[in-house]
Amino acid sequence: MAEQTPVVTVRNLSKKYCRQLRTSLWYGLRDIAADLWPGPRKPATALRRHEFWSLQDISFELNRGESLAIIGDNGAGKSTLLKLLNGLIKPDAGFVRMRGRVGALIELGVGLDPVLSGRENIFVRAALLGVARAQVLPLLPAIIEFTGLGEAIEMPVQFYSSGMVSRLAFAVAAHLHPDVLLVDEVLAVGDFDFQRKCINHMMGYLAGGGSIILVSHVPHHIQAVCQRGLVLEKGAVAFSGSATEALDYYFAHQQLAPDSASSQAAARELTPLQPVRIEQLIVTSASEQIAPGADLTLHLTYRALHELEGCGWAFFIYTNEGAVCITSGYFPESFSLQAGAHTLSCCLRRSPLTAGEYQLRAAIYQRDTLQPLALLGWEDAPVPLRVEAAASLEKNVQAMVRQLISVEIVWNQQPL
Ligand SMILES: Nc1ncnc2c1ncn2[C@@H]1O[C@H](COP(=O)(O)OP(=O)(O)OP(=O)(O)O)[C@@H](O)[C@H]1O
Repeated sequence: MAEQTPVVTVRNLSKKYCRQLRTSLWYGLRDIAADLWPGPRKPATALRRHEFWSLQDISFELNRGESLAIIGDNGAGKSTLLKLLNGLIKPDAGFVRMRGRVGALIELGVGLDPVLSGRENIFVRAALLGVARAQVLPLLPAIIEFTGLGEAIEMPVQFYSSGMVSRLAFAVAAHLHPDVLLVDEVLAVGDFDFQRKCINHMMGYLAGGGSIILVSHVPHHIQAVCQRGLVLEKGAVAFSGSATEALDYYFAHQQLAPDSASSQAAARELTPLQPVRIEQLIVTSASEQIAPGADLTLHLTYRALHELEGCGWAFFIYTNEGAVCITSGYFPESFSLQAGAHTLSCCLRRSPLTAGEYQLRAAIYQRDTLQPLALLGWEDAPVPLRVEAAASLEKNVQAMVRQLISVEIVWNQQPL
């Protein structure tokens, strides 16, 4: 079988920046002069005073139909990488080769004319992607429909919120069918409904042979869209593997800054956009040590800003190696989350878990869309669960046999 030609090839890509504006302007002038009068000069890979590597020695390839997540802390170099891929900035070393048309959703406001309406700016954005007005005209109704902006499409974009700009930009890029789509945190400013629409669209686009490079801090967006993940640390590749492995690597290596307590507290404030959070998940059994075959009760405590109808919740039990052992969800029509703090519980009668170490994750979802409203164990550490070996071999064997039959689960909700 013939080998696929990658749509994106990145080799030893490096980009340096200067911390001081005046020095950087001076270096710029010297570089222009050196280009005009060639002679001995420092190699581009050497750092001058006040310079640092924003991105260093990055190599990867992406084939048609593949999707890659770029994961990393603030300042790790993710946006720099996307700008290099899109040709907005030039590398200091290495190269990027892109095949086909590139659709980029980065620096969304850039290139929009603030006094023109959303409708007129559709043509502006399409032009930035290299698509002529005549080609856009037949797609206009579908693009406007996808934005969901209604009458606001006739309003000047200077009055748009960041979410509205993101809707406009995504709708245009989505309908022009680029070969590679570069997406930088666009979904973070859209509401849940629009995020779901974008995720669905990206999944369809991948299935149709498109390729995506997605920068996101949202684990379930990454897991929904991306097959592969690249973790950047201080401009260098720290990990490359499947998207799930990359997320696990990233969260396992994330260091909380000493002053992060206040920012965590702020992040934990409930807002209309994030009206519920999972406070804790604990597992109990009749005895202190959890034995194979014991009845287990999972207690999930949540806090909600107001009553939330149309929800459900689910738990996931994995081995430490990441294999799913038990997962189940509770999504009855009548179920709703109550305002304030409450505990949901779920009893696993005669648990089929054999002796060993496990990890628990939980999620509260919107029932119809399965859009996660709150997660525990993805962005933060999963809850560890240890099942001790039973005293007798016979009980261990009984537990192993039970793994083959379905486990009985009883669900419940109580106020705290
Ligand atoms: N034009 C510039 N001049 C100087 N430094 C820059 C410039 N652009 C980016 N940097 C620096 O390069 C580093 C990487 O920035 P980049 O924006 O790529 O990070 P990021 O991973 O996208 O971060 P975030 O998650 O906050 O968006 C940072 O230290 C940033 O300050």
